[in-house]
Amino acid sequence: MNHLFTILLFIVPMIILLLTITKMRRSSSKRLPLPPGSLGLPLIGQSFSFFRALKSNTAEKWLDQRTQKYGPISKLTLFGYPIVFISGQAANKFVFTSNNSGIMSNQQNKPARMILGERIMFELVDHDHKRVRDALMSFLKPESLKQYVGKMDAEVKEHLDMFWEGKQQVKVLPLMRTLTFNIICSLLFGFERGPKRDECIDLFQKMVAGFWSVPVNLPFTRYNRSLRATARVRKIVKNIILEKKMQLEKGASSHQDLITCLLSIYNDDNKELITEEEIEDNALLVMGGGYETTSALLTFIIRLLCNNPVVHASVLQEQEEIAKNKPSGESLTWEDLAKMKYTWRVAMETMRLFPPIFGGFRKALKDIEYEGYIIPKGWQIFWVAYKTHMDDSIFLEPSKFDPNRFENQASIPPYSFIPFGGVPRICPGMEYARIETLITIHYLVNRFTWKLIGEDSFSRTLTLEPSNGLPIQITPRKAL
Ligand code: HEM
Repeated sequence: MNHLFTILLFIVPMIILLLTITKMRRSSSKRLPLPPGSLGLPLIGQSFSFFRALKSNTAEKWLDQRTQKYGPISKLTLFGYPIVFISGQAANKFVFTSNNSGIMSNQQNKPARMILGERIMFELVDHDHKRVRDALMSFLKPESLKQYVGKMDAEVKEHLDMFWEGKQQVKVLPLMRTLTFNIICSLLFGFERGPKRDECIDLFQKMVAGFWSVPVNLPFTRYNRSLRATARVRKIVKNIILEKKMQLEKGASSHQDLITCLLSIYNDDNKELITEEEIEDNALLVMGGGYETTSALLTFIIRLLCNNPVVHASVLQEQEEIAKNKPSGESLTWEDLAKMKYTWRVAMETMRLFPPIFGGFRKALKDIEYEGYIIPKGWQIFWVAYKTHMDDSIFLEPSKFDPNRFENQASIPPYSFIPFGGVPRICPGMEYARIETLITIHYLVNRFTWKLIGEDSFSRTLTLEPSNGLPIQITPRKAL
């Protein structure tokens, strides 16, 4: 009895103390204000004005004006959601690492979710996210991608023979989109050239156009067109999965492409690690993720090489040296790619100045306290890449195109160079994008010289779009 009395004497006051502290914490977070700024009209808010800024390539200026007016954290409404805009190195770290602590999710807007499905990696959290990501990485990790360098090399050479050779003028962006789409089809889906693949590119472009559309499903809306195209793309992907499954059952290798690789991964209980529905949704995500981003990067490298003859000369020197030491017609190898250090610095500097993805959104899963403000549960958090990319305390003379600043990458503080996002959701296609970019630039600079013709402006939609697709005049150098 005495014993019980002693326990109660200690435990009851402890419980009361803990409850009081929790209540104080809750009420103090309730007292925290919302970030400054106006939410504008319900649902619409500042969407039109921001969209106009993206289209006219003044989104950075638009956001800088907000920061000058309200400070480094402010609230607004974009695309139907209340949003908190935060930026800077600490904000990037907060956004990227919060995914792991269960306070933010990567949930996409309604159109993207309806098009890509509920089982894409963006939507998944914790264990499920890791499971699907690990499965995808088993194909996208460098040790695995190594064996596909020859296949990518063949696609690039075939593309240049078909669409560049014998031409005097080309439009870069549409061609780079065709190239990146064909490489995705071949490497990731084992979907070889032919009329079925050509039909797919048109459907796919309609599907992607719906990602940032207004979700009004009426005939002739962009969203409706996208949903209809998605249904047909899904049918094609389903058939590919079925075909690959049958091939595997007949003993085919599991190293043919991403789909066969995903179908062949089993967990410790000998069950498939990732379901067929998950493969289907994530195949669409990878198609979307790997298409506009890499084609925008390649287009902007071509544009910047035009405007910077000294950098172009250094890239050419590096690539000529590699070509010189190879028998004519032989494919590039993994070892050749390792020698393309300067060319990759050019790509990184291009992404610093022109990140293919402007930024992204996270969703608050609970009320979040940040820098003295409250970000309410359900609101979106908006991060952007340009803010640290153009910070002169991190990158000296930030407007200058200077690939050499990436010579010593260790000097760049973490969470400040973020074209691929940040850990743990950092882009899993990084290495794939690196290989594709290096191979393409190798053949382009060795086979052609080019100069810009027409207007040199661009706008932003989902990624970057030079006006009129970036028309250039090309002259052949020599056949490799
Ligand atoms: C220059 C090319 C590319 C750029 C700039 C880029 C950029 C990005 C960015 C900014 C994110 C969001 C990261 C975050 O929210 O923290 C992302 C995610 C993702 N990217 Fe890429 N990407 C590129 C190429 C690719 C390629 C080639 C693929 C596939 C082969 C790919 C597949 C994905 C996937 C699946 C995700 C979702 C990751 C997750 O939620 O865990 N990307 N990418």
